[in-house]
Amino acid sequence: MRVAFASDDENETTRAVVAALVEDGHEVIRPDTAESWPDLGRFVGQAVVDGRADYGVVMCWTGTGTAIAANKVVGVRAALAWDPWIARGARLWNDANVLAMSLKRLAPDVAVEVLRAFLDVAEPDPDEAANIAALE
Ligand SMILES: O=C(CO)[C@H](O)[C@H](O)COP(=O)(O)O
Repeated sequence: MRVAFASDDENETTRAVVAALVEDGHEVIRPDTAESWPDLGRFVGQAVVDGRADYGVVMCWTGTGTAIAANKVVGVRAALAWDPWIARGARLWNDANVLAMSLKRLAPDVAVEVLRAFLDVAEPDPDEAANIAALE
């Protein structure tokens, strides 16, 4: 899949997430320049809404700022997740199209588990279709 990725800082956790995306065969779409977390969140959200990416992943210290910024793009459903169950639920019950994670609070192996749990859900639960449509 094509996954847009942006983070406003780099550490072992962000490097592990990008490495897992590449290892799993995804095309990683990244901004050309380092920007502020609001711009990075919008970049990823816009890439998803424009159809240049299938999903987005945003990271910042907390994950919250980039999630808020991505969610400002109409059509984005960004979810902040910190464990695989939350990430899977975000796809399954909310059809989230952008995953947000904290680069400060998630260990590299946990962030990769969260990422894979998110991307592993191909389709949302059809029982949630009306609720998801009501978000627009
Ligand atoms: O978590 C964040 C936003 O939610 C940022 O990563 C954190 O606030 C640091 O940002 P800056 O480097 O612009 O001070």
